[in-house]
Amino acid sequence: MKVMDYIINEIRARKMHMTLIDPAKQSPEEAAKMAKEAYEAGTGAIMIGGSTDLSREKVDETVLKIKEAVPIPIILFPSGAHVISKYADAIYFMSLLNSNSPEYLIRQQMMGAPIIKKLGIEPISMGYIIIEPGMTVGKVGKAELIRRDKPEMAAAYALAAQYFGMQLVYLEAGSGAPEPVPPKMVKVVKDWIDIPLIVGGGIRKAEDARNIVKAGADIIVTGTLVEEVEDIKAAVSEIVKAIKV
Ligand SMILES: CC(C)=CCC/C(C)=C/CC/C(C)=C/CC/C(C)=C/COP(=O)(O)OP(=O)(O)O
Ligand SMILES: O=P(O)(O)OC[C@@H](O)CO
Ligand SMILES: [Mg+2]
Repeated sequence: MKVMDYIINEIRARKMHMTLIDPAKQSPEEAAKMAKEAYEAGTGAIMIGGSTDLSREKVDETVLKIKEAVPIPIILFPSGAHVISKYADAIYFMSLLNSNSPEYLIRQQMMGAPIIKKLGIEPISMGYIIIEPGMTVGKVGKAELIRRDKPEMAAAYALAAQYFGMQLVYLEAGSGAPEPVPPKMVKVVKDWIDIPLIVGGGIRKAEDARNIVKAGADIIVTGTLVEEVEDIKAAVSEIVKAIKV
């Protein structure tokens, strides 16, 4: 089954949680252990990516180890065409819609497209929109950050993504953001679009996760959480339970 079909089936039944693992931050073995605990806690897919400091070799090794450890899809969340691993099940074929640089709007995608075709990875097109504070990825991606009090601006970008025929929209506050995307903004965006909505960045508390899915997010992503907590299974379980609304 295609990964996108799996995602659509999942979100038809329930809200979904995905775990982001940055291969730069630990060994492939440790990454696999983290993925396994998150899977056992109910995460629905593993996303692989980091905004800086990544090599294809490290991504390959990490994907391979995670693949041995969990049966759920492994989806690349690429910072550029240089990290495309042939071992992944799918790749978010994303454009950073509010970037000021053609590099992240279309150039990395132009360089990545032939690689993806050759390797036979499933591309899942996604409009990626970065909201304040944006953190590292906001800077690296040269994003003109969406103000937290301008939900209509985020919604307009999201609708543009839908009209481009993109399959998903991702609202990103930035990895490790002190506050996640405001639920009010999630609601306005969801009201404007018909395609599935992913929200990530700064989600640590079960309550925040619940408020974001209640506002209309179909999928929530946590990354930093699994890097920081001692008991990954307990922490992810709490989030997964909280989004059963
Ligand atoms: C589709 C292809 C081939 C490329 C897309 C290239 C684009 C648009 C990239 C967007 C900008 C960018 C640098 C995205 C990185 C996404 C990402 C993995 C962010 C967060 O990762 P973390 O590792 O948690 O970030 P930190 O390193 O900041 O913690
Ligand atoms: O690391 P956190 O803050 O959970 O963010 C996850 C993801 O949205 C980053 O791209
Ligand atoms: Mg991070």
